[in-house]
Amino acid sequence: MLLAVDCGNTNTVFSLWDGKSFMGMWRTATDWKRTADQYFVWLDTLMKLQGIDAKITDMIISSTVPRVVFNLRVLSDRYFDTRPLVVGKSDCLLPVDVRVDTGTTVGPDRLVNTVAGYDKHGGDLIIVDFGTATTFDVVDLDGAYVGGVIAPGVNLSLEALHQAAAALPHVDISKPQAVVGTNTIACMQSGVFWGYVGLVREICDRIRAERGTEMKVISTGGLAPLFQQSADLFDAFEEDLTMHGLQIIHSYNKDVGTSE
Ligand SMILES: Nc1ncnc2c1ncn2[C@@H]1O[C@H](COP(=O)(O)OP(=O)(O)O)[C@@H](O)[C@H]1O
Ligand SMILES: CC(C)(COP(=O)(O)O)[C@@H](O)C(=O)NCCC(=O)O
Ligand SMILES: [K+]
Repeated sequence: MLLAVDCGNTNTVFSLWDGKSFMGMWRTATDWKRTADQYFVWLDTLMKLQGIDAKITDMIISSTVPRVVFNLRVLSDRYFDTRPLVVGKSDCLLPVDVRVDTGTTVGPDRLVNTVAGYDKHGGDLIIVDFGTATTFDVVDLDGAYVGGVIAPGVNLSLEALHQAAAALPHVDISKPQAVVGTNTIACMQSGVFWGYVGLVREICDRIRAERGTEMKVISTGGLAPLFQQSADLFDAFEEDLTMHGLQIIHSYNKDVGTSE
């Protein structure tokens, strides 16, 4: 079985692939100090609670937080006796091209989203990931990652208002009833929610115009459901896009390995 790990700046998600489907998804706050032993005890408990008798033989990791990878590698080595594939490292091959400026790196989550999006929807895609940051990944007709956009995340924007202005409270995002807020919280939610709707629409329109072609827009990430219900921004919502991409990349590397 494959253990797939998607580590974002806020949450780290683990999932188990049995060769046919994912058998559960477990989420923990990202913390680079968490040790391999802590991961294992936590994961083992959750899997047992679900009655899963896991025989983990393989592991793949995508991490936007480089520091976290060390302890995840120890987990893989110590408890599963396997060397993990780490997306973004040179020994982890991708089934798609990456066409960006030479010498630059791309967030591994964006590469994984690209692979998964292309597999599910074909080329000419914009993938919008509402994570800690809100990223737009542009996928070419042949599935290549050709760049994108990075905007501040939804919660980050609300948090920035709270941090910088003495009279603005901590607020959780939700879709406001009206655009004109009649209290501070409603005003802040309106600014961020409707501001984001505008941001997504404008950026997608400009990407289409710049590329001169129609493009399907796919949403994913922790806060995507909030925007999915609200506007005609997206052609599809994919809850588990990153996990799907990790599984494809793992299987691609296995196939290449055995054909050599
Ligand atoms: N179900 C949810 N409801 C509300 N907020 C959520 C939910 N899931 C995630 N979030 C928030 O959405 C943001 C992005 O989440 P996530 O996609 O897990 O981020 P990342 O991949 O960057 O770690 C975080 O600020 C997180 O607190
Ligand atoms: C843009 C990101 C911070 C998004 O990460 P996330 O919100 O999923 O934690 C991450 O993809 C990253 O660190 N990227 C490196 C720069 C780049 O992709 O060009
Ligand atoms: K992410």
